Amino acid sequence: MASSARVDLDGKPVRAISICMIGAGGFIGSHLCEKILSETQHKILAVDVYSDKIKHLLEPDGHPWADRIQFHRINIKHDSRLEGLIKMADLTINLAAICTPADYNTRPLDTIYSNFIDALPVVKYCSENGKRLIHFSTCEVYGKTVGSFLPKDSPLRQDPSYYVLKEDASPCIFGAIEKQRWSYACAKQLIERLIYAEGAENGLEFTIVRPFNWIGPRMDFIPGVDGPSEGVPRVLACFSNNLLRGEPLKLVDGGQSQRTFVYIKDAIEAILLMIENPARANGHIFNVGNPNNEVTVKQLAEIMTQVYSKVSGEPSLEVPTIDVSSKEFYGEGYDDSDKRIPDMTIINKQLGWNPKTSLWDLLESTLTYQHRTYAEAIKRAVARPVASS
Ligand SMILES: NC(=O)c1ccc[n+]([C@@H]2O[C@H](COP(=O)([O-])OP(=O)(O)OC[C@H]3O[C@@H](n4cnc5c(N)ncnc54)[C@H](O)[C@@H]3O)[C@@H](O)[C@H]2O)c1
Ligand SMILES: O=c1ccn([C@@H]2O[C@H](COP(=O)(O)OP(=O)(O)O[C@H]3OC[C@@H](O)[C@H](O)[C@H]3O)[C@@H](O)[C@H]2O)c(=O)[nH]1
Repeated sequence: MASSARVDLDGKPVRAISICMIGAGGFIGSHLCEKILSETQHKILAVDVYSDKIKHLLEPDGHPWADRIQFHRINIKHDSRLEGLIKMADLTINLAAICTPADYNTRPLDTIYSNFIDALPVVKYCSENGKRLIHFSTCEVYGKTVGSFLPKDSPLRQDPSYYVLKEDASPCIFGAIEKQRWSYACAKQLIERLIYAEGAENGLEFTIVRPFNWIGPRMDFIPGVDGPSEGVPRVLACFSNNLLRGEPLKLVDGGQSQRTFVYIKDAIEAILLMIENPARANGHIFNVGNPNNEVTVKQLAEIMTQVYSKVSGEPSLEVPTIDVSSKEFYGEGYDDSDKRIPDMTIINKQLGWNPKTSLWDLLESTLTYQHRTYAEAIKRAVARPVASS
């Protein structure tokens, strides 16, 4: 229930504000809108080119929050209405981006434009109009770990100072320019530097968020059902698609890269704390992830296979995974982050936030959702006779 008497971390009442949320129709945006509408009195000016993932929130009647969300179908690349919306709001949250690795090396120009050039006017309008900005960056700005350059058998690889990623200390380590995978990370790094500089030189009130593999319902799309058949979403949706279709999960270059996964609902709690505690969040860059949920991609595939069998009641394949080269899967110019463990000192100190959900539990609720949402549609698609040519 929406509470009218919310207090911040210092016990002061939280005033209801108006938020311009750009990219509100995406995976993170949809969860953030749900949380804000159901638990606070804040208003949302939701900006996106798509609204499918928030259409349940936009129905005119039947919701107590119907007058607190307005959807604006705007492409921020070229729409003069953007500045007006930012001026009307107290806070802007920018989530809009191309953010699927399959695009970074195959559409590097679109990736760089989306993550840097298209974000520039948002920063400028916030700075010029004295508006607060929460900007979504990425854990990919850290690139590869220092430890990955040590010999494979070096004992220093076990030393956390060689791999734990700290906002105010770790370097950003990317591959060569021909490894176009890094187009995204590099564009995100430059927009972070620009926002930081606007803060330092012009007094912009900003918070930068570096998400570490947030996953949950509504992430990306299932190819051939609610996205293009040939599309390659992020790993949760790729593996979900394989499981739903009863195909082996594809391990890129053997699935040896490591990731830490955090449940979307835990991560959204951190963003609400940032929204409602500006004095503690302004001027900071925050890692938002779950250092306790680290696995290799191969282990992720194994756990997802077990969990899916439990929630669907279907037996697992005898050979649940197959190896595929990155060149075959993503094409020329792919490269990878080896390991991503977020240091949690700053977010703990400023906002007292900690993730709660284990990897098994978050996969159980997410794969239950995937099965409920897609299993029938996939069965129908598979049963459909192929059109004769
Ligand atoms: N999900 C994660 O784990 C993760 C990790 C690191 C960083 N991020 C960052 O968080 C943000 C949101 O990610 P997400 O997972 O929700 O992705 P998403 O693709 O689901 O959401 C992005 C939304 O932005 C919209 N958008 C893109 N370009 C636009 C434009 N020109 N005009 C209007 N709308 C536009 C898209 O339509 C989409 O709805 C991105 O900036 C991403 O880089 C996410
Ligand atoms: O089917 C698949 C898909 C992916 N993978 C691997 O799984 C790992 C994770 O892949 P994801 O698609 O989730 O994307 P990554 O973790 O590499 O990057 C993501 O990180 C943070 C955000 O900024 C972006 O959402 C995205 O860039 C990679 O090592 C990838 O090669 C597979 O082995 N098989």
